[in-house]
Amino acid sequence: MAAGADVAPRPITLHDLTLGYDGHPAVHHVSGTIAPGALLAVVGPNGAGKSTLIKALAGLLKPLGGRIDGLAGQRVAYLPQQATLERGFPITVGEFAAMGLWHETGAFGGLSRPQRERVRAALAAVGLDGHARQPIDTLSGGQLQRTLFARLMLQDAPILLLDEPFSAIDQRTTADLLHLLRQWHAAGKTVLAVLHDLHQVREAFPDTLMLARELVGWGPTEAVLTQGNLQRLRAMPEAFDARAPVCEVEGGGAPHEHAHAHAHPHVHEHGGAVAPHPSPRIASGAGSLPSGERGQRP
Ligand SMILES: Nc1ncnc2c1ncn2[C@@H]1O[C@H](COP(=O)(O)OP(=O)(O)OP(=O)(O)O)[C@@H](O)[C@H]1O
Repeated sequence: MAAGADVAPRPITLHDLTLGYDGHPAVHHVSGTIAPGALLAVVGPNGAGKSTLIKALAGLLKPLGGRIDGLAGQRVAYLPQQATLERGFPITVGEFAAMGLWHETGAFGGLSRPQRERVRAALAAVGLDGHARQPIDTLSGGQLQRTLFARLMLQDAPILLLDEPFSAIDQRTTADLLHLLRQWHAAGKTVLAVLHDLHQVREAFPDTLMLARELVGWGPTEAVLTQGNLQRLRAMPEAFDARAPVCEVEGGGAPHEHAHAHAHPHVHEHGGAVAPHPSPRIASGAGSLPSGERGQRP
């Protein structure tokens, strides 16, 4: 992580937290503590409320009920889903990454020589050495995600929240960025990431929070990603959207585990090749969760 005020994270406690939109709850009665320095995966089917929870932790959504303790006075860096980003503005990779220093410079402040060096080092750390002057609208999805990670790194916050950081990103970029997440965790930061690839979760995340509009499990990953919990989710896809598609069961298990299957068109890059995601399905292997089509948003 870049040099800077590296403040240790403190615990964050959720007390009977209910979250939602326009008074309608989307996530019910979640309680528990995010330990300082946790590396926590947030998993669950589509529409389970994962993004909603992350947004509340980022301070972007006020609870409908209950409360979050421990956030006040802690800086949080939040990486939204890439799909929500506006990449049309004329800005270079270096300028975009440097936005991560706004907490030091203000939005209109120039960069000192040491700050310019930190931007350069952050770009090198994400594998974008030599790309500082490239306009962001010319970047591939993987390069854009690397730029976003550089910005996140420069924010140098003790708490990092990432919403689907590896969806539609090639395997090489995923491996590199996952390595960075582990480094941030090793440096003592609290890291939460919404993930769909349960294989990735088992490999890299010591703790998992499983959400299905309510808490299904929260604790050590091997104690949460159990057959029983996964079966529980499969048994209740209708909980997420009354219009959820009928799901067929695939025989033989899933070679590549995914925490949900999308009912809508979805791309996954593997080794650079972009392939459309198969149609709605529930694989029978222990690594898949039910599909629930995302409800329409007003
Ligand atoms: N801005 C919004 N306004 C109204 N409802 C919303 C909004 N954002 C999400 N919702 C609803 O809240 C519920 C939870 O959505 P959320 O995006 O948190 O789920 P998720 O688990 O992140 O899903 P996915 O895996 O598909 O991203 C869904 O029913 C969704 O339609």
